[in-house]
Amino acid sequence: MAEECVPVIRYEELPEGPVVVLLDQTRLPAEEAELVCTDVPALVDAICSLAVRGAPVLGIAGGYGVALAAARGFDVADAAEQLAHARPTAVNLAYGARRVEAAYREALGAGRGEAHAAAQALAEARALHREDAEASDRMAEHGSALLAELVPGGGMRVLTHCNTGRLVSGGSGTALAVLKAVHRAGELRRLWVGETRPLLQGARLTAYEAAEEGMAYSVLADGAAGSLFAAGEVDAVVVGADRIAADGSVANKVGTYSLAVLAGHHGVPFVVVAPVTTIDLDTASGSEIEVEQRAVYEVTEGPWARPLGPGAGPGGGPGGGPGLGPALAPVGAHAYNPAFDVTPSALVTAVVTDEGVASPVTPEGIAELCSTSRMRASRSADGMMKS
Ligand SMILES: CSC[C@@H](O)[C@@H](O)C(=O)COP(=O)(O)O
Repeated sequence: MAEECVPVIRYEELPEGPVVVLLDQTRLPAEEAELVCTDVPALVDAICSLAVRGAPVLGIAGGYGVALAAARGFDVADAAEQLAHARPTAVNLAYGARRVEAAYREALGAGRGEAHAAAQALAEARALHREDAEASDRMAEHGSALLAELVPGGGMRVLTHCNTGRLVSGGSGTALAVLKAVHRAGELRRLWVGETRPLLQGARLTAYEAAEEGMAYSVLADGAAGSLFAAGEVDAVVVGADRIAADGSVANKVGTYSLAVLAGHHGVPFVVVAPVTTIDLDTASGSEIEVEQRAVYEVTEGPWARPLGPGAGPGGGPGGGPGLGPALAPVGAHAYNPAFDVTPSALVTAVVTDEGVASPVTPEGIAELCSTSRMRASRSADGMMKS
């Protein structure tokens, strides 16, 4: 099914020069429009406005962005820096940018010139893209096997949050890839899709992917989750992650922590699915994870709003005006708009990755997931994870 879809991201070498082409996720589900980025500032804008979003594909975007800078003769170190810092929470973004920058620098150091180094940078970005697609398949395999154990008898009703499918990945995704596998095995009775205020990645994007897959799904307002648990309608919660700290704390889309508390209270398994590239062993604990604070107008005007002028960007002033969206709150209303929250490992039943499963979620289990040869190889470049 995904084969017929507009690709989420691609690098193209056009006669007029290379470009990074994105499926513009701000316009979904209404239309499948593409956004063509010819330079790094355009790609950084696309990342900040969430035209491309979700941890794994942000890593791919970071990698292609550095390759684009190299191919167009821009300052590669500056490009990697801009991309790595475009958004702070999803560790994959810095990982992708730094990994491709390291490949470029290594090739340049070998003395075969700029063109060769640019070609090596692109090859590394393409490898990252391919590896991410393969990781989706392995997560789907590990995660669906785990769910079959956690929810015996099949016919499961699973609640998810935000969007974690093909739109966040080089392949079929993370948490939603697992749920697509469960669906294809005929074991998914209902997918509960949290709308995910304020930008509605659940209602706009997960529902769009669930419809593509022919899954039985229902969108619910975030505030309705509690009564859904109370009614006994949730057999498992399966979500993604933007960064997993060494202690197993999970940063994910805001609202995830509330779902974990509800799951714990109701004795429902709470499963996190992410590639090992989302684990950040350099971040010791959840309290060290930087949580992105976004513009007030996203809450006061909603996802239809567009940034316009000073104060409209992340951390901007009172809303009800700058984004040109319908008023959801009085003009001048203040808002609290963290993009993510952090769930402690004690509330997480299992972390599923492409390298296996950690359950219970302990620092040792998390370290073990990262100890494979693939991880050692992909993280060998100096200083790649830290900018
Ligand atoms: C697969 S990334 C983890 C997701 O659950 C979610 O937090 C996410 O998509 C990231 O949020 P976004 O702000 O849309 O980039």
